[in-house]
Order: sequence, then C-alpha cells, then structure tokens
Amino acid sequence: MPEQIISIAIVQNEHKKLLISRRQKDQHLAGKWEFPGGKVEQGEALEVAMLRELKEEVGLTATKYSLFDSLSFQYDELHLHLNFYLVTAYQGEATSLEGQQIKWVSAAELSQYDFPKANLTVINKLL
Ligand SMILES: Nc1nc2c([nH]c(=O)n2[C@@H]2O[C@H](COP(=O)(O)OP(=O)(O)OP(=O)(O)O)[C@@H](O)[C@H]2O)c(=O)[nH]1
Ligand SMILES: [Mg+2]
Repeated sequence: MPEQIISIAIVQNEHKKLLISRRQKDQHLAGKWEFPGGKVEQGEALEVAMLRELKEEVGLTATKYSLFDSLSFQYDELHLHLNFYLVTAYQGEATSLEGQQIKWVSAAELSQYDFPKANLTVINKLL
C-alpha cells in the first residue's frame, strides 16, 4: 500500500476568507476542492514542503503560520499522512499557477464545496 506524507496550507486573508483550489482532471480525487498543498519530498521538512507547494500552486509566500492539524487517512488505494497549516499572513496575490480554479470562501461556505473525505474533520475545526 503506497503511503504519502502531505503538507497543506489553509490560507486565511484579512476578511477571514480561506483559499480553496480545485483538483484537476488528471489528479487523484479529480474535481474535488482542496486547500493548496502536496507531497513532502524526501528529506524535506513538513513546513518547508507547505511553503514550497503554496508558492508553486498559487504564488503566495506564507510569513505567519502554525500547524493546525495532523491526521492519517486511508483512501482505497492510498494511505496519507496529512499536515494542515493555518497561514494567517502572507505576501503576494493568489494566482492560479497550474490552471486550476481558485476561490476565497468563508469557513461557513466550505460545506457547499465537495472536499476529499480526509478534510472533513479539519473543516469542522475551522467553523
Ligand atoms: N493539496 C491537497 N491534497 C489533499 C487535500 N486533501 C486530501 O485528501 N488531499 C490528498 O493529498 C494528496 C496531495 O497530493 P497532491 O496531488 O496535491 O500532490 P502534489 O501537489 O505534490 O502534486 P503532483 O503529484 O501533481 O505534483 C492527494 O492524494 C490528494 O488527493 C487537500 O486539502 N489539499
Ligand atoms: Mg497539490
């Protein structure tokens, strides 16, 4: 069973809106909404991976952040270890750098979007 370590950024702007992004056709869980993030590389620190993915996917540089939640989740074909960081200050403008849809939404609006199952406990903690 493949296992992956993932680092994820939950970015909150000055209006308390959160940045979400839509997974593309060729990706695992295609079409689901997510928070920007991705696989931790060999030897990479968890927060360094979060910073790198946030920059690569939406062009933001996080300047203030803390670990919000860590959990393991078993999908049929994949075992994931997910590390969610809450980013409360950053530099740059959110931009779709990989052709994905991106949106700023309130925590209350998150339930209107189809997220991966692994995100449900985290979304509840954000409310
Ligand atoms: N980024 C992100 N991934 C999530 C979330 N929830 C969740 O279950 N995942 C899963 O965690 C894994 C993240 O890997 P990813 O596909 O984003 O990895 P990556 O950015 O390195 O992509 P790449 O392999 O296309 O370069 C996927 O299997 C994805 O389905 C989430 O909120 N954000
Ligand atoms: Mg990704």
